[in-house]
Amino acid sequence: MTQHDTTFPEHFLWGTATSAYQIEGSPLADGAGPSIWERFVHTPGLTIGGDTGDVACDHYRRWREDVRMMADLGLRAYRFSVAWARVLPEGRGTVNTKGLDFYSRLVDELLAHGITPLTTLFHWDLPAALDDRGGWLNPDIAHWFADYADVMFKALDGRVRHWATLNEPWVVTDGGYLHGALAPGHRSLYEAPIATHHLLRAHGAAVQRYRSVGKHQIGLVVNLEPKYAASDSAADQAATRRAHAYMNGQYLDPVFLGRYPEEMREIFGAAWPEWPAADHELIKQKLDFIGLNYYTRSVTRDAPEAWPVRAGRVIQPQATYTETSWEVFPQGLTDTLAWIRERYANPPVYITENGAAFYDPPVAENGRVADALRVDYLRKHIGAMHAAIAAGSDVRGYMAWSLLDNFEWSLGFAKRFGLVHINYATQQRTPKDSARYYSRVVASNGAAL
Ligand SMILES: N#[N+]C[C@@H]1[C@@H](O)[C@H](O)[C@@H](O)[C@@H]2O[C@H]12
Repeated sequence: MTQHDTTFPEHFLWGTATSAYQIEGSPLADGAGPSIWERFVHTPGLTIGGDTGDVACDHYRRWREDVRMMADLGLRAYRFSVAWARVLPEGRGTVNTKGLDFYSRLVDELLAHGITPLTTLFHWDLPAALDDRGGWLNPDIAHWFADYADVMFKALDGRVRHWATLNEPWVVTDGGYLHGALAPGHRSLYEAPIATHHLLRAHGAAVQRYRSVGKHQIGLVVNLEPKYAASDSAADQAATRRAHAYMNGQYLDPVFLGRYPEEMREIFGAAWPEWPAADHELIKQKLDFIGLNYYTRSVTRDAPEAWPVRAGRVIQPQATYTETSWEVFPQGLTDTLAWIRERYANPPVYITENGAAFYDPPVAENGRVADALRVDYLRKHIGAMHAAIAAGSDVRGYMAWSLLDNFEWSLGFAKRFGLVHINYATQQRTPKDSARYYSRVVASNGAAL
């Protein structure tokens, strides 16, 4: 790979990503059980504008149209998640065959169009029936999750050859159990470490199960955000170490190194439990890849008021920011891939999410959506990924977030991340300029960057 060559390795997997609750709609159709997000969004005041995933992008009914659109765009891969409660309405026990059939048909349609499926087993929509039994706070969830994973492995493995256990366990814990902004909306210093640990035990149990029934690849999807100290002061340096441990090392160190970062006890104090060695053995299952979701970085300062990590983000006046107030910082992707390469012995990585919400212009009369900021974001981040590959990172694919504008959790439909515009009143899909640009990048395997 020469210095100015921007083509990517042969068979590099170019695609897009979505998640079940954010695009499917029909959350209770065909025998599906409710998830914690079904409950959360129907609790007044918890999502902007009272938005819900009741309809979302209506993908549960328009999935054939959406697969055809992916094929028309020349996409080669598609990362989607399975709604656990569609397949197991009670989270465990009796399988809902209609729910399982939806995903089986989706995979067959993808394969028929030459699109490789990458399947995430848990993307935040925990079955409500399991939350009623403690959810991620109940240690039994490790085998509940492994049993659910077993159902999916036996049904789809072979057609699906890239599995991910969890999506962004940090967000599940930080949003759902510490700060409460996401389902199930808890606010507890004591619950957060327990949820983290049980998420990782469940991940390990599912990977262990896969090794006995599966024949292909399985990994974990994490959101990593590089932390850069705002100054050389001891206080800012210490805050940056805490923030890095809390958001980045807290999930990958247990999986690859068999231990949590030492900063965790400093952050949580007496709320940080000691876990048995057997748990660490369960968590530390060998993975086939890391799924990396990269969005932004944080320039970090000491912030005693920012409980419990005591680290704050310093706004960069000259930078571009997205609609979710994230700094556009492509170099952070290169740096994060280098950190993975060096700390965890260069494991295979798929970029499982990368993208941005910008204020998009409306669909013009000629059918265009001129989302120039998103085109620029993609170009710079794909270039940053290429720089990491040139430096030796084993990156094997890139999934742009997201295929469609979709339900952005507690932010509702206010933030648009899609390469394809959704008119929520009519469900009309309109590929944006960024979709056309990405098509050219995919067709040229990166040469048209
Ligand atoms: N916010 N934001 C966009 C995107 C979210 O929509 C995904 O569901 C998550 O996996 C990850 O947080 C990233």
